Amino acid sequence: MILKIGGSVLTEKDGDETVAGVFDDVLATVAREAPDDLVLVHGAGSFGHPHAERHGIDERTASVEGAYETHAAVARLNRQVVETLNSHGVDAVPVHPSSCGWRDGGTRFQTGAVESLRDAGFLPVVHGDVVADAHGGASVLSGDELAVRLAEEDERIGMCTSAGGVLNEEGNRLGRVSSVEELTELGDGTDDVTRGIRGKVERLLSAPSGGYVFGADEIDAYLGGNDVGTLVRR
Ligand SMILES: Nc1ncnc2c1ncn2[C@@H]1O[C@H](COP(=O)(O)OP(=O)(O)OP(=O)(O)O)[C@@H](O)[C@H]1O
Ligand SMILES: C=C(C)CCOP(=O)(O)O
Repeated sequence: MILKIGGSVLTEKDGDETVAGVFDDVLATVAREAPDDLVLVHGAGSFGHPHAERHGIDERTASVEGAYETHAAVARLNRQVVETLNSHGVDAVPVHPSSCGWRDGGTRFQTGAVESLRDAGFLPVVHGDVVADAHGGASVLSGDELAVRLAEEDERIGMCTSAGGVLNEEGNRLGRVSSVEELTELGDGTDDVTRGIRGKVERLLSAPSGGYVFGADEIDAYLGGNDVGTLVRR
């Protein structure tokens, strides 16, 4: 099972490398409810996006300048995530995509470390990161893309965000989204370098079985195998 917890949940996105007030509670829930086959992915929030934006690095634009600075910031968040999970009794281990992912026209990611850790009883904790580009420099690889790539056939994918789902123009949560065209003005924002909710929906639509978008208070239900939030599926 794949769970991606967004930076909008774990951090104050407007702050400067600040974890959110719910940080400990959310990770305590994950530690308590995690099934044996869980892979946890987290986003960058206020740890990665400000650095990436300042240096003009996104999913398509590669740059050497700022690559390490951006990676180091997300790695600081990852360390806090892993240490908090372990303080709640889980054997969590970090996996940094900068060391096992790259781009060469397409996105490549060696899944061996994640699979071996999971099989050995650890909880692998992967994150949105900066990866090398074979054409030069480094670009951003989002946690959303990683979550979809790491899922094996028919594996459940869940993405937890502060909005609690995909919302319509009135701010009400949609039960299902089957195409990007269904996104309203609200979801049209290019509010960060990985294109916010639009990027997330596009990623989930690329997964054969789709996935769920839901809120932090539904993590336990998702981990328990229930249908939660917005189902995003072609
Ligand atoms: N129509 C919409 N439905 C849901 N969320 C929306 C919509 N329009 C804008 N948003 C914003 O998009 C956010 C989700 O995208 P974003 O990429 O910022 O989240 P994230 O994955 O938690 O962050 P990160 O990229 O740091 O991991 C929501 O928290 C919400 O504020
Ligand atoms: C900005 C960086 C380094 C990673 C972005 O990953 P995301 O927060 O999952 O979109």
